Amino acid sequence: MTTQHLIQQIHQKQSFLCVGLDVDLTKIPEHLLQYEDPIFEFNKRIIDVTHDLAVSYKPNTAFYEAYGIKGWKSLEKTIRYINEKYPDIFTIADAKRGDIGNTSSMYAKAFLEDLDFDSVTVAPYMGKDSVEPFLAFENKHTIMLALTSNEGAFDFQTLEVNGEELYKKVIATSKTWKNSQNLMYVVGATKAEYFSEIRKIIPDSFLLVPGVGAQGGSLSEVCCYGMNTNVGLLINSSRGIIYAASGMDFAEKARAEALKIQQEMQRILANR
Ligand SMILES: O=c1ccn([C@@H]2O[C@H](COP(=O)(O)O)[C@@H](O)[C@H]2O)c(=O)[nH]1
Repeated sequence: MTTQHLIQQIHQKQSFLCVGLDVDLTKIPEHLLQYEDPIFEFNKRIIDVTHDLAVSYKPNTAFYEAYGIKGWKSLEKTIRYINEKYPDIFTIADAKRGDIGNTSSMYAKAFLEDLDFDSVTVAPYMGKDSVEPFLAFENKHTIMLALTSNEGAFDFQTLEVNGEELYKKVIATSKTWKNSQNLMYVVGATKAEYFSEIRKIIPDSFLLVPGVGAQGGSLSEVCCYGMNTNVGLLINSSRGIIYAASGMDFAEKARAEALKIQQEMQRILANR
């Protein structure tokens, strides 16, 4: 999917919500466990009730890999379902990959070609040759960890290196890489006060913003400091939406949570 198409979807739906599909079998409603593939059944229902409120879905691959080959099949079925039934939705494989060049090429092929996600998250620690193989895919996007939502972000990412914070150096350097126009960046909602500085380096890029909902980040603060003329934000909430309830009404409750966020987004878009 092109960035233009994503922007058009945001305006059409008045939403820049990304629903995180982080499925944990110990948390999904009990009645779904009788199905052959409870993870897919759960995802299908969540997707069907939120697709008009969200522009993106983000399965975190850890939640599928944890269940071995069955989990991988659930991931495959989920992405095929979204691509076939809701082709206008921007899909993110939250896999946080990155390795020496030839290995990164295989990761990129797995997520962007075989599974056909629109984007994949990568960790930049191994540098240029570990990220560039992902950037080679046309109309696909590589979402690089910039400043993460967790407490551990302060261990390395904000350290000063030659008078500059490391995360800033990483973002600025990434702009010099081949096909850097295919980059987006992860910035945690819990770090709202950093968005203005980040926007000075990458004013036009899309930012994937996890950390609202269960992690306590503020949607309005993120928008205040991080929104650009094209909106430029995908705000993710996983547990806050998909585990809003655990009974027979789980899908209805998940929709209600997604609707609350979408309505706040609509207000923000109207007032900017
Ligand atoms: O900095 C980061 C990068 C990725 N994540 C991922 O996003 C979701 C957040 O889930 P919630 O349930 O809404 O907290 C999850 O998949 C994380 O692994 C992040 O939280 N922070």
